[in-house]
Amino acid sequence: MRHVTEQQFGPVTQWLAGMPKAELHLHIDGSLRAPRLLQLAAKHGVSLPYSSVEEVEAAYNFSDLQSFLDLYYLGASVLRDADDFYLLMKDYLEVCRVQNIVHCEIMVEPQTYLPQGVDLGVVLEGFDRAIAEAKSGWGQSVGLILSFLRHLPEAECLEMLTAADPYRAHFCAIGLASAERDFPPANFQTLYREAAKRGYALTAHAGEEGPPSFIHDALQLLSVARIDHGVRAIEDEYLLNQLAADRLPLTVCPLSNVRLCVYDDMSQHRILDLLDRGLCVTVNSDDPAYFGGDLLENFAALETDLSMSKEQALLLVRNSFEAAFLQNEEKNLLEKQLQDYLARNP
Ligand SMILES: Nc1ncnc2[nH]cnc12
Ligand SMILES: [Zn+2]
Repeated sequence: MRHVTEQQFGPVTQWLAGMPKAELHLHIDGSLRAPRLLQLAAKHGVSLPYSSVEEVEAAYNFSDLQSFLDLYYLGASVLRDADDFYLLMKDYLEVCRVQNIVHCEIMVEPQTYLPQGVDLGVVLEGFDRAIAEAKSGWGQSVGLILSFLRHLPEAECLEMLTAADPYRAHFCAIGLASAERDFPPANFQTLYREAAKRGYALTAHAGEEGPPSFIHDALQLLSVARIDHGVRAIEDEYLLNQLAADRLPLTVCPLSNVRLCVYDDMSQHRILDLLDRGLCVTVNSDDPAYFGGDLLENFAALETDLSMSKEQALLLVRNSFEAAFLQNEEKNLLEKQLQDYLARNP
């Protein structure tokens, strides 16, 4: 697997490297890298079909979303105790520190751990420890998104929503992930109504593999304030105009879209067209351990393959501040950090 190093970055990405940024679409299980995966599998005696980092990474060759999800859930099955979740979160927050991702919103999927008998309290105990260290260590800002698995029945999602009630303060929002095509937003209307009653902000994956009508339905039936992916909006002119007029954010994940064959290659990606049409699109890494790059590598791909300009890059960063599930005062602080950086690095 190729990891772009800083020396290989073009001038726009080098400028972005030190810039304060936000990442809004990151599955914490998707940040579990091969060495940590193998370490935890050995610790818990979980047998996996690979025994070296090279073998793990050779398996990351996907034909669609489902072929990825099969490996993703297998990988997450090695996470068993609070120390594992601590290490998982610590590893990702270290990436935030190195890449100047000053604010991140992280999807946590507790239903993934239920087959292993792991309770949400154990998960959050580990995450809390890592987040507290990053906050006190370098002022990291973190939001957690309680993300549901749409291949499971809505009744099970509702049970998890209730089980999460004692931990309500840990989460800023709910989300909806996993296999999209056969599991439309319409199936989850009660879940979203119940989450809204509890005061969660609302987001959902839509229009990644699923049709533009799923984006429309996530907006109309689930009342989401943000769409994860949403790239297939490009197929529906009316929807595009609506998303632009409402500044309804899309958390786009370029490397993910290529690795999961939504696009044949990065030159086909339409993110900059969406940006130029006035949509509030943002750049994110989705599952960086599986898709060959963190946030900065996603920006680097846009520079290399789509000739992203400095102006476009800055707009993408500002969009992520606008789209964050933060109070206005917190967004103003992010903008202030950005202004300070731009004064030093015009
Ligand atoms: N790209 C993706 N789409 C849907 N569910 C996911 N879970 C982790 N990554 C995902
Ligand atoms: Zn995702």
